Amino acid sequence: MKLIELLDGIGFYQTTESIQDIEIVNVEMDSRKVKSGSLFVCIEGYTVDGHDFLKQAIDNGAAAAVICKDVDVDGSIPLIRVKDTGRALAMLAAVYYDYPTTKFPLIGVTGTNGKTTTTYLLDTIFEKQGKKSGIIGSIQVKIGNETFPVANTTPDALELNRIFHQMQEKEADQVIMEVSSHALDMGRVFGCDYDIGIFTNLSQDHLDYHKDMDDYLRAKSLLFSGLGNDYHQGKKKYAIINEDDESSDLLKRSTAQQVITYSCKQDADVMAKNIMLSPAGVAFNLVTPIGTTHIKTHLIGMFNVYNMLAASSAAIASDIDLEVIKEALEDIIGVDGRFEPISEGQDFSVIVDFAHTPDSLENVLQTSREFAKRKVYVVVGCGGDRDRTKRPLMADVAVKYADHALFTSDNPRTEDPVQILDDMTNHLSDKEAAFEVIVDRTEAIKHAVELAQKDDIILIAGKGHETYQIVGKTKYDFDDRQVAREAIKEKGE
Ligand SMILES: CC(=O)N[C@H]1[C@@H](OP(=O)(O)OP(=O)(O)OC[C@H]2O[C@@H](n3ccc(=O)[nH]c3=O)[C@H](O)[C@@H]2O)O[C@H](CO)[C@@H](O)[C@@H]1O[C@H](C)C(=O)N[C@@H](C)C(=O)N[C@H](CCC(=O)O)C(=O)O
Ligand SMILES: Nc1ncnc2c1ncn2[C@@H]1O[C@H](COP(=O)(O)OP(=O)(O)OP(=O)(O)O)[C@@H](O)[C@H]1O
Ligand SMILES: N[C@H](CCC[C@H](N)C(=O)O)C(=O)O
Ligand SMILES: [Mg+2]
Repeated sequence: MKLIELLDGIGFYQTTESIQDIEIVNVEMDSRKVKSGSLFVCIEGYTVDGHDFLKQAIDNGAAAAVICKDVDVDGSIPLIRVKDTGRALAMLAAVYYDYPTTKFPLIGVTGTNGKTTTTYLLDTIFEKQGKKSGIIGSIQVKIGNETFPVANTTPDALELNRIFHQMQEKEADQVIMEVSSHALDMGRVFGCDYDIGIFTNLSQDHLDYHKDMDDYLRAKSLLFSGLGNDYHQGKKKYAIINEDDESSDLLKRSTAQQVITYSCKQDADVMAKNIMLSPAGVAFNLVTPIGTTHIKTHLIGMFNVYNMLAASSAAIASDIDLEVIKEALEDIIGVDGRFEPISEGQDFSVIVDFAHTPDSLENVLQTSREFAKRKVYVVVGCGGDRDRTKRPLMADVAVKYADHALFTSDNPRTEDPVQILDDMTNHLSDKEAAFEVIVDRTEAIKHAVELAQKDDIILIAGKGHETYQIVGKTKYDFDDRQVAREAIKEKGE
């Protein structure tokens, strides 16, 4: 491909050399992957700066490079200067793969909690309709029944466009993806042509990255302000917004497209009425512009009613009948690692869940509390190299709702696990809170299982589907579900 054609996607750029005849074989953001004829894009990262690897990229054969600041290398290849290499990369990747997101309906889900769950609910609804979805998110990349591992909830622009291209080749009928606030802010999804944007909710998380909650919300709003206007091509675009969330007003105002609201509490386009919560699942009347139907599901908790409303709204906007939506939602047993029961025939309940924010922990603990016949135990920690300010808040929620909290490690990464636990619990020490600190997660889970008696509930929160524990920079095998099963079996022996 000609460099000049690729650069067409960027719009405004500066270069001092003639680039008319340069051929590009691929686009790379990592100097180590550059080969003869690559276009190298220098990205300022959090650990290192891609501009510092320009020399290596040139040595490896780069035909040209995209930069956003002065570099000190001899000008042996053309340098293309842009304002923001992150966003330029996203456009270059889109052009390289021939604008994949214009070739299938694209649904983006953003919000603090419920993104993964909503994408899987939608996947099931589309499957019932006989359609094959591509899914991109925290658990994996999935195309029909094929799955691939991922490093980020929303991959970098290069990887993302490669995945889109693969989904197109494998004939996915639509793509449903989680859009993290990091991705929106860093421009990983810049240029993606979303047909539907879904907002689940906003509560505290990621304040290590975002300056404050307003900045976090501003990042989320980019999904809705970025919904392009393709009416001339007969394409309809929708912003699907949780009316019951405090941020809904701002998000509704940030889009020029049609808004569909959903709510459990007030008038909205899509509503849940007569909600019945039980340990076997929630039931409600789904009230929509295309009719009303009763839905009796296996999913637990009020928060899942919201996820089902979000998914149903997007399904209706995608012209799916209510009957299909009902059948799909009633079929779903659960989502991997989300309120997942672990049963080895014991007389107490063990639930593994991915709650890793104060709000999600409160939701699942409140739900466990409502159904508990006896005591509720929680095993929980906070991730290292992540928002430190959520640590005491999560501990507060744990001791408020559980009879006994066991604070432990959850991916300490490069931080000292003991320091993370201190951050969680220092303020609790003087209060009369029932908690223990057990740094080793296996030991903490085992201890909870030993303590539990008939009809108690143990909630193991924070890691859900994860099959690892990251200590330092090493990823060790670790699965809460497996550890819990072994502990239950040991107790029974
Ligand atoms: C803070 C952050 O988001 N970091 C992301 C970022 O890493 P980084 O900034 O450390 O990159 P870097 O290693 O400094 O490299 C900078 C540039 O130099 C290049 N380089 C580097 C070395 C070299 O020898 N040559 C070279 O060219 C790199 O290829 C890169 O282009 O770019 C990487 C590649 O795209 C990401 O994987 C990485 O995500 C890390 C792993 C991460 O943990 N991110 C979290 C915070 C995140 O993004 N989370 C959200 C979801 C949150 C949620 O759902 O709640 C997500 O979407 O995953
Ligand atoms: N709508 C919701 N509101 C609040 N909490 C929720 C909601 N849905 C799920 N949860 C809780 O949040 C946890 C994470 O849910 P899910 O994985 O669907 O969210 P996510 O937004 O994809 O998270 P992440 O930011 O890690 O990708 C669940 O295990 C559950 O405890
Ligand atoms: N997407 C979230 C997942 C957090 C999961 C939790 N187990 C942790 O490691 O903090 C993040 O990267 O912040
Ligand atoms: Mg997720």
